[in-house]
Amino acid sequence: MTGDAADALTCTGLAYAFGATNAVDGLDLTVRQGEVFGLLGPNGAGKTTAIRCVTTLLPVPAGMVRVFGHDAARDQMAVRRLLGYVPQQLSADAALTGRQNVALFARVFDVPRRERAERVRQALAAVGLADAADRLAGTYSGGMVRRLELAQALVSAPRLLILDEPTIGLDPIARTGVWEHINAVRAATGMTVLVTTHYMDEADQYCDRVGLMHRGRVRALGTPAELRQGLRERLGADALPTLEDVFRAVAGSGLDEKSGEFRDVRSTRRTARRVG
Ligand SMILES: Nc1ncnc2c1ncn2[C@@H]1O[C@H](COP(=O)(O)OP(=O)(O)OP(=O)(O)O)[C@@H](O)[C@H]1O
Repeated sequence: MTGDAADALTCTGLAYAFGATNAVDGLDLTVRQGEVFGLLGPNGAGKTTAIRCVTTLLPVPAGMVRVFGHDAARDQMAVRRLLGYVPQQLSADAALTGRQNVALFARVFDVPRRERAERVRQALAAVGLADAADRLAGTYSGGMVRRLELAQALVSAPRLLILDEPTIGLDPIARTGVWEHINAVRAATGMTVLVTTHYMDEADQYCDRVGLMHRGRVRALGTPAELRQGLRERLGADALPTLEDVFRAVAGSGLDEKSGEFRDVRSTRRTARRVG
């Protein structure tokens, strides 16, 4: 094992292309142990592709990815054992109860048989689904489905939890609920959380540090306050820039209308469709 195992994740010069499209184009990124890190960017910035390389669902054709020091290209199984992953696509089965859904993940992730029932119970309780555990997931609201998926990822006690757009398509109250549970779990376990989002306001409120990703690369990195302050110093003391202003300043004219839409209407789809 090489690399800095003190960091949860290090990407160095990561690149991934779909044909002529350089989806990830020299990504440098470090996520420290125990932090909630937000990878921000508009549609098409390359967030999901980068996450898929980190989770070993895609290969690492160029550059380096290390998870707690393990090389994702060479030691896939070690990396997978350390990760919990909630993809954008629905992973809950509408025809099973919440408890059955989480139990399925406990089996797949080899949670010892004797511990399974208790670990499933704990995971459901951690996301506020104890009372709804024995209802069919098909009867859950969008926010409950998202929290169920969080429980599925938590049952294997990952050291790095990766969430791809965890609040997309949810109403503001459900979004707050998801974030509160993410933070409660982080506080209780000390696990590291990497989250992608294009809701800049959420990242500002809930992430310790953020990386602003545009056209395959992180263009600015820091705490939300540092990034806002940096732009404020450029604009003048009277300015009160938001994280979205910072992003626009960083992306500049490269942020065209097609790729610059932060709020993705089409994405309201998935939660409703998957378990509807
Ligand atoms: N399977 C694929 N085949 C071809 N091109 C792809 C594929 N997946 C992604 N791309 C392209 O790669 C680029 C990065 O896409 P990616 O999904 O990683 O971005 P993103 O930041 O996650 O955006 P979104 O929030 O819309 O998912 C985009 O130009 C996209 O069209």
